[in-house]
Amino acid sequence: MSKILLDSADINKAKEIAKYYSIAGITTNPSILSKIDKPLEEKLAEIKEFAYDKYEIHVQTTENSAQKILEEAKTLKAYFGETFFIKIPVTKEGLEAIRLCDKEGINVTATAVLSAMQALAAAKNGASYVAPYVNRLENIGQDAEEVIVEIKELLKDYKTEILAASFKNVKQFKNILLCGAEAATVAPDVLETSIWHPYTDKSVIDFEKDWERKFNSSKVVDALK
Ligand SMILES: O=C(CO)[C@@H](O)[C@H](O)[C@H](O)[C@H](O)COP(=O)(O)O
Repeated sequence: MSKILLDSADINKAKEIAKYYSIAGITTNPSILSKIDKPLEEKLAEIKEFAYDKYEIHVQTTENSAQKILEEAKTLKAYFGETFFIKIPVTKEGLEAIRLCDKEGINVTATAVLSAMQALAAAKNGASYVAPYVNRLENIGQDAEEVIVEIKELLKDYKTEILAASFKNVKQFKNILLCGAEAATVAPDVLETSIWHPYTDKSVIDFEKDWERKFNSSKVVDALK
């Protein structure tokens, strides 16, 4: 079963989408949070109010050293609760932090993953998810689908799942899920586009026209009254 998350801090949009699409959570990163139009504490409270105990909440560390990442992760987990995941980039310090956080029972998403070997290192240290960056891989001429298949193979004996990230279009989104990623996080516009089809819209309009021509404004249940 594919888990789909929203890669966004736009909580109004998330609420709107969650009404019709079964999302598993939300992910943010420092670049996403740098674009918010309100104080950070308000945004964090908004995320918490929306997602607490209901959706996964993935927030990236803003620290660089393993000990500081662990302290930050503890504080964020105390705030966001059990569905919180600390996102930690796969660097040497990050890998050490992943191990420390896992030992403390803090869920980790190893992020900024650009190779299968990085994913393996994160899995060995206890990451719950690894987040390969699909579009960024393609931007530098790499085959993102191949990387996902490699990660899948290397991680087959680990509890770690693939949470693919960095999508710019629906083709990437669909193909990465077909390659076996257990989860994907996408921006609202990519998610919305993924369920849109012009011929569906045209079909609905045609049905309405045919009905109206024959039955005017009456509804199908009116025939049962
Ligand atoms: O890493 C995760 C989830 O773990 C995402 O939030 C991730 O940071 C973002 O998808 C990417 O940074 C966005 O990449 P891009 O669209 O800027 O290429």
